[in-house]
Amino acid sequence: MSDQLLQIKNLDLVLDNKKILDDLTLEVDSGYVCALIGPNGCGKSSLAYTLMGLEGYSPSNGQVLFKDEEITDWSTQSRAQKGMTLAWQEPARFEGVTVRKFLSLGLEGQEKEVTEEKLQWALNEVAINPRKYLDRRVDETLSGGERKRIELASILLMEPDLVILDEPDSGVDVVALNNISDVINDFKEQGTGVVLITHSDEMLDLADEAALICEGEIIRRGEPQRIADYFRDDCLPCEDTECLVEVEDNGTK
Ligand SMILES: Nc1ncnc2c1ncn2[C@@H]1O[C@H](COP(=O)(O)OP(=O)(O)OP(=O)(O)O)[C@@H](O)[C@H]1O
Repeated sequence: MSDQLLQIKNLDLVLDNKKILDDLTLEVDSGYVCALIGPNGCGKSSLAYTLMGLEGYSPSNGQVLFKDEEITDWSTQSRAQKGMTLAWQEPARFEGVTVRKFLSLGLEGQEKEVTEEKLQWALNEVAINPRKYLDRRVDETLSGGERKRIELASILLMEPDLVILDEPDSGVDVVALNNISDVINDFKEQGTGVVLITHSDEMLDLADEAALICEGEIIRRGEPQRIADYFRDDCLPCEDTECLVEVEDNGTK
């Protein structure tokens, strides 16, 4: 038995004959926030999709263990039932259902009671006024930022064991950004493990650890601001593969 909630072991992913994830190993504990940072196209979202078992994202090598069970070949639905959730960079629209129904849908099959009080609490956490929004429809009349925040409220209510947040701060305003920080702290308090994909320093401050990904490989892990400084000062502008070679030569990988 391991006390790690999520264990990713030597994961390789190939898409269109291109190696997207390369021998990637990472662990995430309950109530722990692990930030994934790195340049555009380095493989962060692909890792999220692979962890969730989305179609087309089957690793060619390696293992994913969740709550001590190997789930590498499991369907997305089975992973979700076991307590793993992904909040998308571009959240899905459940066209037509009310926000109230949308929030309750995420709890179907769970024993948790959906009280009016809880629905209101979750919306308030993401700075959405329940009085104005609970009976609105989830459709194109909601802005991208509103949809994103409502989706986060829905995940908060689910109390998953692990949540993967793919750029939760993108497209939201400054006020909502503070609320998203609060939501991440709520997840921590619930004991939810968080994989946080981000480009933002504010979000990074909430993380217990950061992993820097380059070309599908984790090249550094450690204290978030230290890893962010390394990324900013030593990686950018990227000198292509030379930096990787240097890191490996120094034995500091
Ligand atoms: N289905 C696919 N087929 C082929 N290549 C893909 C596919 N999906 C993603 N890629 C490529 O995989 C690489 C990693 O993409 P990914 O979206 O995971 O990067 P990212 O780190 O999340 O980037 P960003 O910071 O821009 O969101 C990119 O080079 C992308 O073009």
